[in-house]
Amino acid sequence: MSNELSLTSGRANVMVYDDVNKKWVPAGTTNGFAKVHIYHHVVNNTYRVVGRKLQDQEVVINCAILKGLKYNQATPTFHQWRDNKRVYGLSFSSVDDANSFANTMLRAIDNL
Ligand SMILES: CC(=O)N[C@@H](Cc1ccccc1Cl)C(=O)N1CCC[C@]12C=C[C@@H]1CC[C@@H](C(=O)N3CC[C@@H]4C=C[C@H]5CC[C@H](C(=O)O)N5C(=O)[C@H]43)N1C2=O
Repeated sequence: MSNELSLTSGRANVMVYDDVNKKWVPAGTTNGFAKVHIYHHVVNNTYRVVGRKLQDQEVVINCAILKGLKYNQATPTFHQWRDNKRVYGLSFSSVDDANSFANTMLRAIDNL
């Protein structure tokens, strides 16, 4: 990630929605908090969300932020969005982390 800048990072439990069973499941192998970044590849002007578990650095999310992404702040600490394959949910450890992440996410989307 040397050519990518971390614009923000927050602590969140990363989930994906299980459409079959209609419930949220942990994005990685186990539940638990991750450090979730928004990286900006300055040269390409692309952005992505990358999250690694605090405990063992497992990458639990690595998804592009595409033009027109609808970022839904369902609650002050639970934010979500879709891509063509799945629905992601971030359950933040604090409102401050959630706000900071959301502000950066919305700016990134605006900048695409
Ligand atoms: C039209 C659409 O896709 N709508 C999405 C939300 C959304 C809106 C706009 C842009 C993007 C998105 Cl992802 C939507 O409603 N989704 C996506 C899959 C699951 C869900 C569809 C139905 C359910 C109804 C309740 C809500 C939901 O899942 N919530 C609301 C916030 C709450 C917060 C935390 C998570 C953690 C565990 C808890 C639970 O599932 O028990 N939970 C929830 O219940 C979350 N739901 C959703 O978020």
